[in-house]
Amino acid sequence: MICEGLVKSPVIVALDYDTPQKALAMADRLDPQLCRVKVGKELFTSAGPQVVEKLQSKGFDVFLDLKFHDIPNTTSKAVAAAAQLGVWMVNVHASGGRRMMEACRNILDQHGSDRSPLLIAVTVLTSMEQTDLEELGLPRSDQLVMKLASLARESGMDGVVCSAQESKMLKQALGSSFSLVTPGIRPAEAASDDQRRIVTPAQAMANGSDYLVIGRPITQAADPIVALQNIITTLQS
Ligand SMILES: O=c1ccn([C@@H]2O[C@H](COP(=O)(O)O)[C@@H](O)[C@H]2O)c(=O)[nH]1
Repeated sequence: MICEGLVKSPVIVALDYDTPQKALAMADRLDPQLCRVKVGKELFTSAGPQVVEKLQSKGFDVFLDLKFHDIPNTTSKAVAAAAQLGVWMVNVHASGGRRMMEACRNILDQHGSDRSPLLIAVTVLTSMEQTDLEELGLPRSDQLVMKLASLARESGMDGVVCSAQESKMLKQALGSSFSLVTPGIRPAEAASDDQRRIVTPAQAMANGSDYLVIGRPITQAADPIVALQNIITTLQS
């Protein structure tokens, strides 16, 4: 357990592991009062909903990061299934469009309770840079992120996934209650790996991010708990 006595940090630790045993072993070293956890495609595909339930039974808020992207009927039913699982946050791709996002909002509102998950839309993956977007015939990342985030807000999303490079722009344009969930977080000395639009933890918070999604800089560190503790410390100064 780390940093006793502190309020929960904005850090969401990405449990990108190939077995539930590895993910749960890491979770046992983390304090659910201080961080949340994220279950993504690798872990969910290998371990299924049971790993989400086990993490929840250990007291963790779980962000189910499956980035649903399909026709409105299919996507909204997947979101409803995630809500049934009791996750804290779930996401879809904003590029699925207004009708898809509205269907997701509606299904949560129809069957909703106080425990409805936060419904978040992915704008432009943090691994993408200008050349990737050009190759797809898409506009500059800041323009595309702004367009997708505005559409997401109009469609009833609670917030977006974006790079913290875009947080200041989005907070100013879309308001403080629209949540900004930012992966691509890298402490100054860390490798960028496959991420491209990266920001340090402290700068991300200064830019207006609400949540920092951090995987490898913590999970692949020599001592993951010290790495997390160091990140939280930089957020307090
Ligand atoms: O645009 C996005 C959306 C999601 N992710 C996810 O966040 C983590 C980041 O892990 P790192 O090891 O810190 O790079 C990972 O699970 C991605 O699937 C993202 O990186 N960018």
